[in-house]
Amino acid sequence: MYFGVITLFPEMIDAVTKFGVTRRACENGLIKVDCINPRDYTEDKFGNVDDKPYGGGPGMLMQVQPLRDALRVARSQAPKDTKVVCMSPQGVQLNHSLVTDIHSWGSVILIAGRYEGIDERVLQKEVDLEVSVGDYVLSGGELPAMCIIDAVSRMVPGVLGNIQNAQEDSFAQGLLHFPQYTRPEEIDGMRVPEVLMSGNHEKIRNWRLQQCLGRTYERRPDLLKNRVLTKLERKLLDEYLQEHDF
Ligand SMILES: c1cc(-c2cnc[nH]2)ccn1
Repeated sequence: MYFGVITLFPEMIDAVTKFGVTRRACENGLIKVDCINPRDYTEDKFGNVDDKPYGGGPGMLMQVQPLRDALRVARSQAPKDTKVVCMSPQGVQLNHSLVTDIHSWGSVILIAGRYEGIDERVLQKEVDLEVSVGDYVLSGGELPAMCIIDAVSRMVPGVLGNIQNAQEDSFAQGLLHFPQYTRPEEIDGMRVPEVLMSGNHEKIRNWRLQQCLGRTYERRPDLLKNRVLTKLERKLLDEYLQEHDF
């Protein structure tokens, strides 16, 4: 999987290339992350990449020319026809389905804007998709870009090793994850649920599915709205709701 990142702060991207499973993925050649800095492509002798917004208003905007030229370099380094995604609060919400789509592309160029945003003409002419990681404004697009790099990389075969993370399974099913416990069995008067120490794998599987369904019902009912429950799922959820006095 190829990631090209257009960013004024390439050092920030070290957070994914120099730590954890994504670092190992880079070292193993399973993913490649290239950073291209628009400041290296300014035609302005002062190295400016931003300017005031027409029509007035606070802050500065990233100008077309440095971004367009940085994108040209990024495209030259990326596989042919790599899609361009701009990280933006005006974008579509990132979710498991979109992460899966981006993984299926095999490569992506991510624009991590700074300042108050980027000139609309870049979005019109160069960008295939705007993506948001939530309804809030950040100081730049680098953290959202790294969310995409991390989430998409985890889908690349070999990145998670041969232990498929159950976290993936639950979100793949459109449910929140079940609660997890590790040693000790009891701490501060709180015990691990007995079923998890029963050794009964069917009971454990059903308990976990019930917890996924119950938690999703409580915290993200929107995820259940369009979900057709199986008979077992309906039974488990009804039990959960009774036990929790819903
Ligand atoms: C994606 C990008 C952003 C963002 C980019 N620049 C300021 N905020 C916020 C949320 N999701």
